[in-house]
Amino acid sequence: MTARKEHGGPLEPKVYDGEFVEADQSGDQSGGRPGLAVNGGVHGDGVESPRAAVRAVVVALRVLGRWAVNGAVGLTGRATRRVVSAVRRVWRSPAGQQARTVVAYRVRKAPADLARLAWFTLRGHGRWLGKAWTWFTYGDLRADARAARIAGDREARREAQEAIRADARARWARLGIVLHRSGITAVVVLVLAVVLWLTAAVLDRSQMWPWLAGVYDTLDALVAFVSVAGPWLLLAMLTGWLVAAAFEGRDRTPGVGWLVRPDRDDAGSWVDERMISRALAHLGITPLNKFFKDGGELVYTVPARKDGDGTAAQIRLPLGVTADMVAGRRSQLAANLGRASLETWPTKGEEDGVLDLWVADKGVLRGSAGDWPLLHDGQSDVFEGVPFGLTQRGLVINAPLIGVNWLVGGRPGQGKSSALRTLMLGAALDLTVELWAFVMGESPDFDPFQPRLARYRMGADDAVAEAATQALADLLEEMERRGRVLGEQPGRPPKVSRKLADKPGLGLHPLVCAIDECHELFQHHRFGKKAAELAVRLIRRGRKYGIVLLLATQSPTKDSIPREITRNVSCGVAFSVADQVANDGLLGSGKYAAGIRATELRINTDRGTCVAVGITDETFELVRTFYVPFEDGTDDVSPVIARAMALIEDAGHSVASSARAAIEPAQPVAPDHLADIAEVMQGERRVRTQVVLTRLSTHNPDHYEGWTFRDLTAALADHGITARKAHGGVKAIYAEDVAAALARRAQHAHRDEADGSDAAGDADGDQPGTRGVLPAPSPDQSPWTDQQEHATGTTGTHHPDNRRNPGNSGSSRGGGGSLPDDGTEMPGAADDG
Ligand SMILES: Nc1ncnc2c1ncn2[C@@H]1O[C@H](COP(=O)(O)OP(=O)(O)OP(=O)(O)O)[C@@H](O)[C@H]1O
Repeated sequence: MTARKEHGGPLEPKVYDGEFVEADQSGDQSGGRPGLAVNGGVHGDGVESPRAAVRAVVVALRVLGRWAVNGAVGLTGRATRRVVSAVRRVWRSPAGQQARTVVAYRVRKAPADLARLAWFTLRGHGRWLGKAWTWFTYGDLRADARAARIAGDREARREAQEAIRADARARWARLGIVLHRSGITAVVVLVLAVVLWLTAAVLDRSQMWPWLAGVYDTLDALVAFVSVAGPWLLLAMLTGWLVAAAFEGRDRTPGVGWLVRPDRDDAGSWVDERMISRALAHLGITPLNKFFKDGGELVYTVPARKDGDGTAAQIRLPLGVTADMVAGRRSQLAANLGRASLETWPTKGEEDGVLDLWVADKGVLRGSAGDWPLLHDGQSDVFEGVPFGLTQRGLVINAPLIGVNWLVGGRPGQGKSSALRTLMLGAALDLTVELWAFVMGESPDFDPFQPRLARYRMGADDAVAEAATQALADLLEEMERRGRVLGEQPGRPPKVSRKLADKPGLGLHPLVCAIDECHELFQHHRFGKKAAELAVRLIRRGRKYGIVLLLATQSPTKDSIPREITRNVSCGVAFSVADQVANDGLLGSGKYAAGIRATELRINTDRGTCVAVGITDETFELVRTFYVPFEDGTDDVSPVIARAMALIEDAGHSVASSARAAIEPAQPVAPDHLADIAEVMQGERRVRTQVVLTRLSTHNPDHYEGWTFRDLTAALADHGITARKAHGGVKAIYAEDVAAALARRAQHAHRDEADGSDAAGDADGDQPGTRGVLPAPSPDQSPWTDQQEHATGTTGTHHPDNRRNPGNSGSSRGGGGSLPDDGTEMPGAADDG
């Protein structure tokens, strides 16, 4: 094959037999002859000599090399540009910026990190020493023996001591074997070393057997390797040692996994013991901190487990820590657990040192409770409870009504009246219940109930306060009557039961009286005192007789609600309240300290949610109450009342609703002379009778205006007091006499109550409600079913004389009247009928 020279520039490629090479830049590297390329080094046509062929190959290789270099440089340039632009893009991206920030932060923190690592290393050595000491001294076994001795467990102590002895024997035996083997190994190695040394001293390596020379060569190589790699090996071992020490001395407080990985799907609901321990370790409670610092681990008497819409755990706290202390740091605990305060409930368990913790799933408490279960269908049985709301665990609460009294409170507009209404609606759907309602202000909250109410007064005027006070007096009288009726029943039952309530003629049906804004009543300048006194007596004793008082107030202070009421109500409900005083006023003293706090409820945000005590067996419940609207043109209350009325009519009773609206005007309540005199004494030791008279007429002009000395003397004589002569011969009333009379009267009242209780036998105590039961729309054991069994078709008592129950005037209705059945005329009945 002949190579043909092509025309073209010096770098123009030339094609040789299908291959191409680039021309040499000199144009002619072959001495003026055309450049040659060899195809596979085979001589072709025109190849003059092997030298020329070699030259041609060299030229070809040079050309190829240059071409490759030029190409590579071009490529490298492009690649470099691409890499640089990619790096720039990454550098400027948000991720890059974040990475730079993190790196800068870590660099800034490096000194602190190094110090921390150094501390870990130091502490690691300390822990190793501790472990070694424990191992040498059998510390763990000795601790077991000590614990057994303290516990008085001789068997366990003996076992621990035997274990120490056996362990010591085994350890010495093991040590003997190890020493023995090490000795033998050392002797063998020593003998071998001496023999090798002697041999090397006597013989030249060239004279040795080849295998022996091989041994010496291997040894030499080993020595050379160790002398080179030895320092590095030492360094690696030292580093390993330090890393191990730092690891041993690391911080052992448990970590919050989801804080490290906040993108976990279940971060909202996942709470485990590690997280709880970690959260508790950072509350700033000194004994708890020390406990964790010393490597303590908390004992979970109930491990963290799913409980309704949250997680519950029970923890035995270490020495020096009480549940109250943890409850006091609730907001820190909530923050440490990544929850709102409202979602975190640390409370006292069975003992002060036991913490009951319930943590809601994130955000679940924000939802509403849903529709009231009896909204469209069904009846209720107040002896079983009425649906009130959902617990924090998402279960329906059947709130108790019989055997209890309620005090509902909270800041304005947080859901008190609505909650009261829900309870009353539940009661209204029990056909045997008689309902009374008093609203101490201009609020139409209970207007739709009117057809179902036996007594209803609403307004801010004195007449309503008077009617409410009269109602309380009537209830008290009714209570006495019921006590007598119960006492006459076979077996003298201690309290009203469903069966007794259904018995016609006895008049023992449930009677529920609601007073909204009750502080207005108890603070009323004329009727307040009397109303308070009556309410206290009712609350103390009425529960046995099926008489239930439901009180709602914005202001649960000691000035607005008598102490004895807050002390004696069994069901306390607190919507959002401002402070500890209001909290404990509603829920009972000590509740705030124990972590049961309605102060955590946010005003408006948590409207409709309350903290309740006494409504279930639990220490407290966080309740999202059911809401049956009656506002802004929405009225879901009236249909329920209409249904209740239809049920009553279907049961064969006629209810004259027109009669309900005309509630009888109440009789004026007789003032309490002794209490009024005590009040106008104004804390002075003695007050002249003339001054007392003047003050009395200012205090209650309606009653005392026109009172003379004779009236005053008579009133005093009723209570065994005589005005005494003071200095100057003027007559005065002495504070000590009044106080003694008050004490005498209180004593009598207590004795009467005790007698009354004995007459009726001992009650079984309050009945808490139930949880977790969604009432069936038509309860299996509805009162109606029971009533069918009693064959009369009536619920409660039929009162032939309706004058005795003005609320029922002109009609006979389910539930009957509640006024005395024994011939005593109720004061309020005078104008009726
Ligand atoms: N359980 C609930 N769920 C949702 N909203 C509710 C609930 N209870 C009450 N509300 C809302 O709160 C408003 C105020 O309720 P309510 O009248 O019962 O409060 P209150 O505490 O009685 O107020 P006040 O002290 O002024 O009488 C209602 O009109 C209603 O919109």
